Amino acid sequence: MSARPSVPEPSGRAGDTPPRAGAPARLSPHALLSPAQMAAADRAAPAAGVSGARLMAAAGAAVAREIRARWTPTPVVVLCGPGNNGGDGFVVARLLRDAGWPVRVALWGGRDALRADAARAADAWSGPVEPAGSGCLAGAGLIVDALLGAGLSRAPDETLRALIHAVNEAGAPVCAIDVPTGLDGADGRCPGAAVQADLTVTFCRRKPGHLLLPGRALCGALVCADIGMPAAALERLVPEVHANHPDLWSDVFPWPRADGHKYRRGHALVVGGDRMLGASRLACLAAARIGAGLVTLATPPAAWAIQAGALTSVMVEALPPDGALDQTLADPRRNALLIGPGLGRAPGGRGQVLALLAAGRACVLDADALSVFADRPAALLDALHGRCVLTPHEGEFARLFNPGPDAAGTAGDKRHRACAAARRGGAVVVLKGADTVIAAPDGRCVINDNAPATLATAGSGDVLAGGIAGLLAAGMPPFEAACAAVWLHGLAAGRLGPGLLAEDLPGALPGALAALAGLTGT
Ligand SMILES: NC(=O)C1=CN([C@@H]2O[C@H](COP(=O)(O)OP(=O)(O)OC[C@H]3O[C@@H](n4cnc5c(N)ncnc54)[C@H](OP(=O)(O)O)[C@@H]3O)[C@@H](O)[C@H]2O)[C@@H](O)CC1
Ligand SMILES: [K+]
Repeated sequence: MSARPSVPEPSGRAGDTPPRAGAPARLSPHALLSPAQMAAADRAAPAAGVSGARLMAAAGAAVAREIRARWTPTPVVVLCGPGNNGGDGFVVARLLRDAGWPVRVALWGGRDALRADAARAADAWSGPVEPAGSGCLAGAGLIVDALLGAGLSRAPDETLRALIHAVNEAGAPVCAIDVPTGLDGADGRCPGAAVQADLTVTFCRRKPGHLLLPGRALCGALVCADIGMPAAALERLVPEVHANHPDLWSDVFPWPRADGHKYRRGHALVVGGDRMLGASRLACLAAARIGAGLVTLATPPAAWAIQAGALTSVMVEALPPDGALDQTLADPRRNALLIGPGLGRAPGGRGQVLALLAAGRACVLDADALSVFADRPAALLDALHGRCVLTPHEGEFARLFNPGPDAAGTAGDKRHRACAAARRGGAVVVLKGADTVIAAPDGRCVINDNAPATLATAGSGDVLAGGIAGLLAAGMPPFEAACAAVWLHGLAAGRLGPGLLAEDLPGALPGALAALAGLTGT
């Protein structure tokens, strides 16, 4: 077998071309469509001049092409289900056999259940069709999962679960068509059991379930193939969520201007605590590296000497013993505020958070700045305003948004929980994780997919919070600043590779910024 699939590569390219006069607007390549939206596009395609059969032929051809690009000929078992996903499987089987691969087809369900395009694709397969069961996988060098597509209508029943387990235990690589069977393309969840794929080939646009965990991990490498879906079939779709990409925010990225001045690039104020001093330093360095013109760390007097000795370009000032912030906030040029990294749970923390919020400036709340409100979330949520960004991980999120039966973020998948929380707080919510979701109170939502596993390390959240504060200081709007900082954070980590420590990240930001500049032609 040749090299295994490795790099996820959505087919969408950066930079949409503007539509010609009279032509339908082009849906962003970063739009994530729900299975229901994709099905609507499917239904609309014939009226726009592209038949379902043509789409199925293109889908099957794309899957066969991706398989042949990754594996050398090997005995293939194509598992086909009762719908159009199964129809795609029959097309793949025919194309691989025509290319000289040994191919067997196993059908889950009766031949009579196949309808329309899927039935015609099955008719075009002239080889034998076995019943799908664990026995049919013997000798497979590659399994093609064409059992179910993205619109999982219910949890797999016992027989399907047994088949899924057999696929996962067969020891052969798996190429899933559209989604690994059992994964819900809408939300990345798998109620029951799901195929673990090495490669997933989806069509037209990705779905949220391809990016959200556990779905992302089940897909293996992800390819989104262009199958010639007509733009007119997509024009009525309003995507609710996008994959994070500079196309979404590069137009407001605050690159330093030739006629610039450090105060024009903003002044980030980080309020630190007297424990975990490194956390606030990481945040300060990230804020400075990502674009703030000045950064000040306001610190309890006991920590001043240590912090001042450890920082050079970042200014360090001592707060009064009671932690009052009026003096440090007196300078209105301190236009972006951050509190949380290294704050600790000391009693004065709540008052400091509320004082920063009362200043009405752009403000990032992270870590303990959120947790100190665990017993009275409403006191925080009611004080938030539209220029706030909250950066909870799942634990901090649960403490704020899940404390009671009428809580904002209790139910649903990660995307819906983040969106509900952003609406409740009237602020941007960055719900962190390997599949970070960024949600705005106006309903915009982005899922990030460039974070390597190495980012799960102490201090990386402090760097992210500082990065967002730095971009806010430099003038970026809150939602875009959050998306950009999350993306740069992931890129910087990816460039560092294994062995990453959080203290490496601020130093890796210039390289990530240079890559961003190259990508956006800045
Ligand atoms: N979009 C595009 O651009 C293109 C899409 N194409 C392809 O079409 C695929 C979507 O096709 P599709 O709508 O027929 O869905 P698919 O999953 O094959 O079958 C549905 C059947 O499964 C059943 N079923 C569901 N859950 C079940 C469960 N848990 N356990 C048991 N059964 C379950 C469900 O049963 P029901 O709920 O109706 O009882 C129904 O009978 C898509 O994934 C892609 O591969 C390309 O061909 C062309 C371009
Ligand atoms: K599938």
